[in-house]
Amino acid sequence: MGTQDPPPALSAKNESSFAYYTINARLPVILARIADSLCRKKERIIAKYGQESSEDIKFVIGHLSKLRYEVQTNKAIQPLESNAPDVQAWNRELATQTAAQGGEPPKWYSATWLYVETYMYRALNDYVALTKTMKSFDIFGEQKQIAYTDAEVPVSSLMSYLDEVTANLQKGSKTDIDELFSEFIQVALWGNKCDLSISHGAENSQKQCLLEQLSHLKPNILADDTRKTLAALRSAAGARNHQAGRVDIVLDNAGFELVTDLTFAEVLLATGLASCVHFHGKTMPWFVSDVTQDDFSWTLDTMSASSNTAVSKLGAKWKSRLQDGSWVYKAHSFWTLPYDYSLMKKHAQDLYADLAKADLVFFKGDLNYRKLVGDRDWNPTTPFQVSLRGFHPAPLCSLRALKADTVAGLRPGVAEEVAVKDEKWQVNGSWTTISFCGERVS
Ligand SMILES: O=P(O)(O)OC[C@@]1(O)O[C@H](CO)[C@@H](O)[C@@H]1O
Ligand SMILES: [Mn+2]
Repeated sequence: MGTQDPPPALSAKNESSFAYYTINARLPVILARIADSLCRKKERIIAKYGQESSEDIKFVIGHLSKLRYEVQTNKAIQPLESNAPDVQAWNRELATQTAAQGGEPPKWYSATWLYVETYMYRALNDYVALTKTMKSFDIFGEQKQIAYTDAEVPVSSLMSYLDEVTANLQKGSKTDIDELFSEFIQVALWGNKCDLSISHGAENSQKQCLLEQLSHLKPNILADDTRKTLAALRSAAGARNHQAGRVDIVLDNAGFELVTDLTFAEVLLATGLASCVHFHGKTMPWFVSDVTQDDFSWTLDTMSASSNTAVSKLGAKWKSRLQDGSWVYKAHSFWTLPYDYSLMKKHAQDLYADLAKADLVFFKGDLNYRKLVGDRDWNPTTPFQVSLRGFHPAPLCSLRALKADTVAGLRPGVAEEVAVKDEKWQVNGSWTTISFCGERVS
C-alpha cells in the first residue's frame, strides 16, 4: 500500500471482523426470519394479493432458502433476473468484478462486505419483483410499522416538546438557536441507535423517552462537529445576505428514527436555519428498516390520525409542508446500488448535482457512514475529510451510531479509551459520531 492509497475495504476474509460475523451469523438469520414471516403472513398475503399469491409465496421462500444456502457455503454471487431498471447496473458490476479476478466471480466470504451485503438486500427485492402478484409487497413493511407504534410514547413526548419549542420561537422569546440546534441534532443522532437489522430483524424500538436520556448519552458521542456544522449553515446563509437555503437529509431508518429526523428538519425550518428540507429515501425495501416512500407517507398519515394532539398537529403540519414545498421527499436508485459515495459522481451524476444545490447534506446512520468512508479499515484518527476520498457535493455532516467496524475522524487516544470501557464499542450502537466535512479533500 502506497502512502496515498486508502486502506483495504472490509470483508469476511478476516474471521475476527464484524463482516465475518454478519455473513456467518446475521445474514442467514435475517433470511430465515423473512421466510418464517412469509409463512406466518400467508393468509393475510393471500387476502390482499389473491389466491395466486400462494404460489408466489412458495417461490420467494424457495429463493430465500437457496440464497441462504449460497451464503452459508460461500458460493459465487449470481446475476439478478428481474427486468427492474437497476438490474443491468448490478449485473454489470458483477461482470466487472468477475473480470477483475480473471474470470472468478465474487463470493460471499471473499468479496467486499459492502458489495455482498447490499447484494443480499437487492436479491430479496428481485425475488419479489419476479412474482406474479406480489410485486408491491414490502417484506419488512409490518416490522417497520411496529417500530413506529412501539415508540408511540417517546414519539408523543418528543412531539409535545417540539410543539412547545416552536410555539415559543413564534412568540419571539429569546430561545438560543445554538442550543436548540445542538439538542435536536442529538435527537436525530440517537434516533439511529434503534434500527432493526442490527437485532437480526427482531424488535428493537425506542421505548424510553430520548429527551430525558440526552445528557446521560453525551459522553458517548466520540466525535462532535456540531459547532462546525452550525457554522457552515450560517456561513452559507451569510453569503446570500442572510437568506437561509436548502438542507438535505439522506434518511436511514423508519419508525422512531424517522420521527427524530423529521423533528430535526422542523427545528431547522422553525429556527430559520433552513428554508426547505429535501429528504432522500430508498426506492425499495432496504437493510430491513430503511425508509421508502410508503413508509414516509404511512408515518405522516398515522401521525395525523393520532389521538394525541401534539402528534396529530405535527403530522398534519408535515403533510402540509410536502404540499407547500418546504419539504420534498425524493428517492434515487443510486442509494440502493452497491457503490460507495466516492463513486456517486461517476454512477449518478444527476444525484451528485442535486445534492450540490444544498447548503448542507446530513447523512443518517451506519450504512450511509460506511458508504461515505468506503467501508474501509481506516486508522480511527484519519481525518473524516480524508476518508471521504473526494466525495464532496456540498458541506456534509454524518450522524451515526457505530454498528460496523469502520471509523475515522477520532481524536488520538479516543478509540483506545473507549475500547477499554466497551469491547464491542464499534458495533453495538451505543457510541456515536457527528462528523462534518466543509471542504473537498482528495
Ligand atoms: O444504517 P443503519 O440502519 O444505521 O445500520 C445498518 C446496519 O444494521 O446494517 C449493517 C450490518 O448488517 C451495519 O452497517 C449496520 O449495523
Ligand atoms: Mn438502515
